[in-house]
Amino acid sequence: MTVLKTDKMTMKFGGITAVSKFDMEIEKNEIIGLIGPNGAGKTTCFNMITGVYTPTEGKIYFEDKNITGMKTHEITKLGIARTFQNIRLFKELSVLDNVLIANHMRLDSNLFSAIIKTPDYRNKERKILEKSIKLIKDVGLDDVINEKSSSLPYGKQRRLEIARALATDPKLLILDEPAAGMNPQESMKLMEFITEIRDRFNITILMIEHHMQVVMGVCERIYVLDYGIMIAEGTPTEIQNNPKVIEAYLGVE
Ligand SMILES: Nc1ncnc2c1ncn2[C@@H]1O[C@H](COP(=O)(O)OP(=O)(O)OP(=O)(O)O)[C@@H](O)[C@H]1O
Repeated sequence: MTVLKTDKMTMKFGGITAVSKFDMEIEKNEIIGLIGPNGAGKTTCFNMITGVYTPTEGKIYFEDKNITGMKTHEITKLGIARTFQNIRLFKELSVLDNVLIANHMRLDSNLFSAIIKTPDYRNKERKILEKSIKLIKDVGLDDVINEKSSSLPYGKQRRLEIARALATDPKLLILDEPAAGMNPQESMKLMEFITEIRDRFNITILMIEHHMQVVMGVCERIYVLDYGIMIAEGTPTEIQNNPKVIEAYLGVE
């Protein structure tokens, strides 16, 4: 089953074409990498898929539904969640509170029931607490559940960010440079972790990553962008041996 499909997805900023007629198709449960030199258009793709930008041309389909131009919160509700290149946590709050807040965004209640704390509201709150604790266990942060998020090592902060994204019950999880700032040991653990959450949550994963060992180690297929144009698509081995890819990377070094 196709989870995400882009059809000639294009984004122009004035005279700059950041992404040009990009066709991508992702099947359920795949782990897909999106790579390319700096400024290649990767983040712009994520911003179009998650509704931050409306493509200037082309279409985006999520589970066969045309989501082109839909608002970010509508897209989240349909089942696409993302993390960001720069970690966005509530730094002063605990691990648990960070996940609780992400879960609360899904709490479907009105102001009246929240103020009065009706039995129905209390019941929903209890369920959210249970779900948050389970999620924290699932991402392996139960030993730091009450720690302030800013006190965690980088690798754990990334896990927490992923837990927050998972709180929205996504079908497609989009990760923007999950290995950024990690030491080699943390990167290795991250690779296992990404495969683990794909299996445990039965989701599909699309990630931007500059860390080649991570990309090649965890992704089943990879798309390569250069100056907004897709120059290659294939398995890690195919991509590593593709002359266009080698040239694009060597050309910027
Ligand atoms: N809001 C914007 N307004 C104008 N130009 C933009 C905007 N966002 C991105 N661009 C331009 O679009 C091009 C692609 O940028 P983008 O951030 O998508 O690349 P990237 O592949 O994610 O790069 P990096 O790996 O450095 O994060 C760049 O030339 C960038 O300057």
